[in-house]
Amino acid sequence: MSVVLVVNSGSSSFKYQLIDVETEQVHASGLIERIGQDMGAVVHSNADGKIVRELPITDHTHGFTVMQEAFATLGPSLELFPPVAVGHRVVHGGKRFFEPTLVTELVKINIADIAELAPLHNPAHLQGISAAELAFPSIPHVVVFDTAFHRTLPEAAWRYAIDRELADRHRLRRYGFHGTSHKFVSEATAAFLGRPLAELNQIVLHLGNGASACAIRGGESVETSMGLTPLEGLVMGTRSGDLDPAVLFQLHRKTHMTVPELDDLLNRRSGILGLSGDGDMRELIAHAEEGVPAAVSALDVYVHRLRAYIGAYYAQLGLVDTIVFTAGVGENTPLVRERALAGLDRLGIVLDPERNASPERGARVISADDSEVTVLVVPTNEELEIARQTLSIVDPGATTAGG
Ligand SMILES: Nc1ncnc2c1ncn2[C@@H]1O[C@H](COP(=O)(O)OP(=O)(O)O)[C@@H](O)[C@H]1O
Ligand SMILES: CC(=O)OP(=O)(O)O
Ligand SMILES: [Mg+2]
Repeated sequence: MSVVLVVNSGSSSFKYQLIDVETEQVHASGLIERIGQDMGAVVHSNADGKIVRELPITDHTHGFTVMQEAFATLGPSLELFPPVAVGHRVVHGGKRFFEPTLVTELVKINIADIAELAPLHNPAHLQGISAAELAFPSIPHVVVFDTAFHRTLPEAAWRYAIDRELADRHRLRRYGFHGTSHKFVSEATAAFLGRPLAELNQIVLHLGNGASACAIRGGESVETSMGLTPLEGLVMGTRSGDLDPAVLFQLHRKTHMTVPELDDLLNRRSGILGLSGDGDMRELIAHAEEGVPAAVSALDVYVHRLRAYIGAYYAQLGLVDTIVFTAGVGENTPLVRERALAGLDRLGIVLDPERNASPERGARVISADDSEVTVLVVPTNEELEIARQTLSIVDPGATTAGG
């Protein structure tokens, strides 16, 4: 059997998918949310339908019981499709974890040790892992890290230009995130084009709520826009991305905001939300099209930063074969893609307006036939990648459709 339960847990919610890695079929997927609040909710879907239920969910352990009940109610039965392992997304692996790893007590202690570098993500993952272990005590649990794919970053890319000794003592460096997505999408792009991954120089733009760019040479990450934490780089839904660190000193001097308040400001109340009130790209574009000045400006800032990164990564790679858009915004927003690449024909980048505007789903080329750089939209599938990597260590002999 090659069925894996994939879990992506946050502090008050978790998402799950039951995936057959061999056939790439998703047997069921769902979301448990508002854990610990007065009223929680479960949404569970399979090929036959969907259930939505509201009920108080006390903690993650209770959440897994609710999930198991949803499987029992709507199906499929976990007895008929028993997962051979649970694969957990973990955002930060620090310098310790570069491979999918079997969960042990020591591994959990190490993830907790790195938690200070990913306060939004790692503590929540640990809650999810412990609860899942109670719910599925007899199968292995595996952690797959967002940082792992960026193990190949050269020192020039990962090192911050600050006091070397201080930086090394406190593990202050750029780690990079969304690696599971950048790996999946760059491999899927090579497969789609029928070209060897080893020969391609790619720029992958993962534009979701969190957003990051990655320069990939021959399948290896050589530069990426997120840093010590998933805050650096592009403008995101609620995160600022790059800014002069002196903004923080000045805010502290002027408003006496504390470190937790500044953290909240930059991670949760900035980005397109902070600029316009719209954290969701669909709403931002609707308001920009109506001419709401803050929305127009927010979209300008978003696109301006994106273009700057594309230019920078073009220069880092020297020669670019593909530019690939992925995740919620990247896959669904022709306007952002068009504005990100407009007027770059001297760099060999020419979009085909009709291909770009097409609502088609699935991997597709959106550049013109005479564009030297092939521009594509390739849907990401982090859950499938986590399931593959999980199976690869619990059953190294298993075959998978994607490699
Ligand atoms: N059809 C769509 N058109 C425009 N934007 C979309 C569409 N679907 C999703 N998005 C945008 O994608 C973003 C969420 O991306 P997603 O990859 O789902 O996020 P997450 O990082 O939470 O996984 C939101 O800004 C949302 O507005
Ligand atoms: C690392 C990160 O930013 O993840 P997400 O996009 O899921 O928030
Ligand atoms: Mg995502």
